[in-house]
Amino acid sequence: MTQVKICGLSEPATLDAAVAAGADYVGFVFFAKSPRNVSLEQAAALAARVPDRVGRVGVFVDADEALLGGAIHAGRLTAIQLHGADPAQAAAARRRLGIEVWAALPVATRADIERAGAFRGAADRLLFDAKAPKGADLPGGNALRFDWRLLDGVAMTMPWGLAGGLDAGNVAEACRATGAPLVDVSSGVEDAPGIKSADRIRAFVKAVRER
Ligand SMILES: O=C(O)c1ccccc1N[C@@H]1O[C@H](COP(=O)(O)O)[C@@H](O)[C@H]1O
Repeated sequence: MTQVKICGLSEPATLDAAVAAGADYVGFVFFAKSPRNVSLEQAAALAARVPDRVGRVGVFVDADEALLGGAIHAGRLTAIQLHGADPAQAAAARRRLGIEVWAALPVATRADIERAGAFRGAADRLLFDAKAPKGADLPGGNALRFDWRLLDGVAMTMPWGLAGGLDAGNVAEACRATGAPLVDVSSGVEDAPGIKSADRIRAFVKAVRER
């Protein structure tokens, strides 16, 4: 079964909606520039509402060790999703923190996909996400998708997931086209940047489950 991660949750009501809809993972963003950023206090309050069967993923951009450690504790995180990390940084974080590491791999060309092999043994999961345009404030969470055909014929040698510009209207096609074992969404279940919609979350999970 395709796993679903609903990312960028910052309010109890939409977090509860994601859990009730059957999300496998919920994500909390720890990046001050993001409209989805949560404080450690918010993360702790949100995480307390999440049953153990649902994974809790913290999203970080070039984060320092103090933030990572504080967030793992406050958010009862089961994994950290690193944006901007190279394989050596991912491996070092994994070793030091003893937590599952997801490495976000920004994709625009086939050459980007070919970087995937370097993360084998360094991260626990790769997340293929659309490369942000030059000068963008955020490396992810931009509602942009990449050309899924770039994944055609790629032999995946480690767990992976698909992110970037997914929504209830395109996720079934994305699953069919790529065979992704996990899909990850943030903007596509929002009414506006940072404002999650319980209806859109339910529609997204339903679209994945009923495809
Ligand atoms: O969502 C954010 O604000 C964010 C900030 C910094 C790094 C990553 C971020 N989001 C992640 O980007 C992908 C794709 O998001 P979208 O569905 O295209 O909006 C996803 O993994 C988010 O968790």
